[in-house]
Amino acid sequence: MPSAHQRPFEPEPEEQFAHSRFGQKLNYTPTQLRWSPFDIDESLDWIHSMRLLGGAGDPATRSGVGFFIFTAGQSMDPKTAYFSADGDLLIILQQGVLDIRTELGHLLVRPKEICVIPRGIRYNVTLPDGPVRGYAFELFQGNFTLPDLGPLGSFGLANARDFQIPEAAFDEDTTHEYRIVAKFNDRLFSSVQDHTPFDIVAWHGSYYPYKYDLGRFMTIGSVSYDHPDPSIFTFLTSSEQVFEMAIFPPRWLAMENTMRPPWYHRNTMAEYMGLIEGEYDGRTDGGFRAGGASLHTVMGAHGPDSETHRKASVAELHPQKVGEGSLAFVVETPMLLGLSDWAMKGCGKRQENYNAQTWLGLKPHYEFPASAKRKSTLLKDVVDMDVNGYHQS
Ligand SMILES: O=C(O)Cc1cc(O)ccc1O
Ligand SMILES: [Fe+2]
Repeated sequence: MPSAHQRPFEPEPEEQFAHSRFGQKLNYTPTQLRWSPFDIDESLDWIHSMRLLGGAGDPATRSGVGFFIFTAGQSMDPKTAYFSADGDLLIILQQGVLDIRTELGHLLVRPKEICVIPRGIRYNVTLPDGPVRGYAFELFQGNFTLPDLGPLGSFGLANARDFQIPEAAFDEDTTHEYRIVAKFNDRLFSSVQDHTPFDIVAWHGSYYPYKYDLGRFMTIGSVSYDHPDPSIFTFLTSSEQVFEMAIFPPRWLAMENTMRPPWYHRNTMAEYMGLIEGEYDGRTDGGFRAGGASLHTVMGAHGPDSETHRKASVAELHPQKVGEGSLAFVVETPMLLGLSDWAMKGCGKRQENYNAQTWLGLKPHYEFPASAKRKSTLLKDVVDMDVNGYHQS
């Protein structure tokens, strides 16, 4: 049956999704922020568990992106299907398993897999393995795409061949009554129809949901010296430069004369990080935990916590595998992210002392020799280059 065979949509009671409303007044701060793992609410299903953490833009004008956290404990009613007209949804699963039945077929999303549901595709989510938690990003503008590989050539990073798409699957009994819930301009609506939406017997084209196992990522790195920008780890980007995501999988670091953790930096992009499992090698103070998050906003200064920096400064440099048993990601957007009241307060997970605990322990690292006059470069500890361009300390 065509989807058009349905009754008019009616607004859902507002209180059911007020927490996920993008239209609420958002909060802006240049301060570095971090959240402890978000609590799982076992009473909620997929639709109602989406909490808005923050975002930029507006679905009505198709600009920007919404950042969400989901923590659900209930399968959706089997006679309900959900879709969002607001954007494409990228789901980064952190805990549990999602059995997603889409109009175009089934996707079973397991730990360390991610999934994208395009705008408008109807789906139902069941939880075969208990409660789930994760990060979701709704792109109001453009679509998620693979990055151009530039000098890498024809393959590397996330390879197109490793993305999986569903096969058509359909209900044989088509006469059930179904409730269709729509997210439309930041509000929920529902409609009733007397036939299943899962009645597609075959499909073709290029507009489909897909999933990807992050374990298949081919990680690239420096094999000489220096710490490259993590854009070399880009997993997905977006067609209109609103969103980019990189992952930090287990990898070898073998660069010479190079401190291993990230440099201290400020970024023209906001950096939002999440942790799927283990410990992120760039922040080992114990406060960045699986199921939590951090935000270093546009021009927000950050880098390793003081203890990670201290240890790395005296560590012997030899080829070293980092991130074993760990998977972190960073999402970058050039937009100024506004944060929901839930993110700032309601979730109860914001670490109020993040900044102090992480960086106020840093000490000046170089001593200015009394003999060195201000006019000259530091004579001690200076990094110089010889004629062949190799770094020497
Ligand atoms: O801030 C972060 O931890 C992410 C990050 C990692 C890295 O190796 C270099 C830059 C960067 O922003
Ligand atoms: Fe960073």
